[in-house]
Amino acid sequence: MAASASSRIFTSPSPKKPSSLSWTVPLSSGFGVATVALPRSSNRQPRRFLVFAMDARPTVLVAEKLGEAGLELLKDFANVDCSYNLSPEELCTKISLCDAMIVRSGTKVSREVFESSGGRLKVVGRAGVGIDNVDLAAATEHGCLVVNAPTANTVAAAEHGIALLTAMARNVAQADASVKAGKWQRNKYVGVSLVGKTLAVMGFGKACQGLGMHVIAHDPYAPADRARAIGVELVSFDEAIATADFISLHMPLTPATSKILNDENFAKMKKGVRIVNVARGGVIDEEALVKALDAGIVAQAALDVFTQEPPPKDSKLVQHENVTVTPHLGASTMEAQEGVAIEIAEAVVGALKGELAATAVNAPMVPAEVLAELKPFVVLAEKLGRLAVQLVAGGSGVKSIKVSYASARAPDDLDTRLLRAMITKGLIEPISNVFVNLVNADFTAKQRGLRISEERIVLDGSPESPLEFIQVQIANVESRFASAISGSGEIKVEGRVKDGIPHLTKVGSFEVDVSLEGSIILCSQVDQPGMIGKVGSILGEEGVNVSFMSVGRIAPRKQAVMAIGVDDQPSKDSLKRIGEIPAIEEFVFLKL
Ligand SMILES: NC(=O)c1ccc[n+]([C@@H]2O[C@H](COP(=O)([O-])OP(=O)(O)OC[C@H]3O[C@@H](n4cnc5c(N)ncnc54)[C@H](O)[C@@H]3O)[C@@H](O)[C@H]2O)c1
Ligand SMILES: O=C(O)[C@H](O)COP(=O)(O)O
Repeated sequence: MAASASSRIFTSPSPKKPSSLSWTVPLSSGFGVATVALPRSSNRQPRRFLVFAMDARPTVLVAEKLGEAGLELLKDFANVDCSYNLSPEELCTKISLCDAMIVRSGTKVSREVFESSGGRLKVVGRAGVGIDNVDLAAATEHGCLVVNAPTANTVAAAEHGIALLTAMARNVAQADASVKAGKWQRNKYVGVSLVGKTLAVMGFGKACQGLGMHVIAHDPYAPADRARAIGVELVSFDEAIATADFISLHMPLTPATSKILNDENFAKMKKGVRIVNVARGGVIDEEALVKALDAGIVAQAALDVFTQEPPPKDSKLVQHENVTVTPHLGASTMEAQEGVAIEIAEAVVGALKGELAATAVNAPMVPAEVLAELKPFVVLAEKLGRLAVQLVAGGSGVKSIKVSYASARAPDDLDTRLLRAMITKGLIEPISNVFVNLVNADFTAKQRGLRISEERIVLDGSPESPLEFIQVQIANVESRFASAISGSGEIKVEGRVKDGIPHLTKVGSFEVDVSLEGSIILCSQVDQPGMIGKVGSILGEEGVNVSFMSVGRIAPRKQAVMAIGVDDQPSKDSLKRIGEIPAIEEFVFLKL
């Protein structure tokens, strides 16, 4: 048996309970679950039930124009509120009534929007590629999934880039305006040819297409073999800007690409370079571009995107005679808009149903086949987390948790992010009023100062099942049930999946076997006859159904732990009577 360990340090958002009906996605079993939040003053636990059991439909705010086919898909599942051109204040007011929102690039989904949602907003869908208008950190902190539509407008954007490139080279827009103004200036609008020129594509993603030119590309993250396969040479940033006759920008706006074309970099370019930007305005320092145009370093620019959209009317850049502009039209073809509408509607509806999104931007993407296999272990993981934390004595601050996954699979063959998120959910939800899901699990753990380390226990044997067992250990705490402390001093629970059903198989050093359904009573006593009967008859008198019973002992007539699964919660009186059975040294009732 070999083991390797890695630890991640995590820390809590100020707990916020939704003030009304809210959706929690994605959840343990992959089902969508609705969480009915009680008023803040209530001490009762929120109740959860399957989406499909609900008569209330979720509400989706469509904040920018979306293709009809996408709207139809949404309407089959949700109440759809199409409200365009909302002011930031109007958006913040409306959002508390919405479970999901769909935007394009024209809506800022700021931290205030997530804060104003009161926890109800669970999915933001971006009907397009760029998610720079969505505050991803705030979305994650509020447990809100962000999905985009990364493929459907790619061709449209590439086509627009080519349109701008050729139109710029041949002064189409300027010449058009001149003819319409009654002039005939054939000498003024002599263009440049593209043939034989070098085009530098900055950002070798989906939008990059060749034009029969000598194409070089710069992309720090693109695989060189993919570029080579289509005859494109990947070069450094400096080489790209220094050798290009045309530079076409296709990278996302990130802290690293913000104003990447600036005074310093314009100075490195070939005099007379021409620039096309269908990516994001913010990747160019627009003041520097005006200077470079005036100085003749940049002969022409064709811009579809701007730092501020729409740009100010008196923008020197827009008004520059060597600049061709379009109003962010890259994705605006009939076909692309129908495509993104369907892509984003499917992603948003899927996320509201609790399916894991293939285009999630701020949560792990788990392929459907992996999810199907892991499903019972996902339930096991959450329940082990719930059990472990309820075994901690009040006043012991939980800080350090070790999770061990025992599997015969190769370490790379088991993605534990989903399991870790569900253990975190199980650990945190019983002791707080924070709702934890796959999106915010790591963040929430980090905020609460939980250190969760993960360890793989590599087993010999058949790797048919993804996991043999999961162990959760909490170190440096006292337990309400001393027998749950293992030989090495941690609270320890271990579970396995049997016939698709999660079972608790170890508590401290004691082997037990009880299915993790309903609730559990753990009793510790010196092994002796009649104990199961005594506890069983107290529960039976009250009509509490016992689903499972199991005794784990060190040796006959020595210390033992009895685990009893019950379908319903016994009354306080019954629990008191169990505690009064003379042979029982300690007992604990644990809710699953
Ligand atoms: N004008 C429009 O209407 C329109 C339409 C679609 C896409 N876009 C924008 O175009 C851009 C590209 O879209 P895409 O679909 O090709 O995205 P993509 O994610 O497929 O490609 C982006 C590429 O940029 C690369 N990149 C990241 N940082 C870089 C850096 N510092 N230097 C160079 N390359 C870097 C990435 O590795 C990736 O390969 C995005 O900004 C997107 O928002 C605009
Ligand atoms: O990133 C994108 O997908 C494009 O910029 C398109 O933006 P739009 O949906 O606002 O046209």
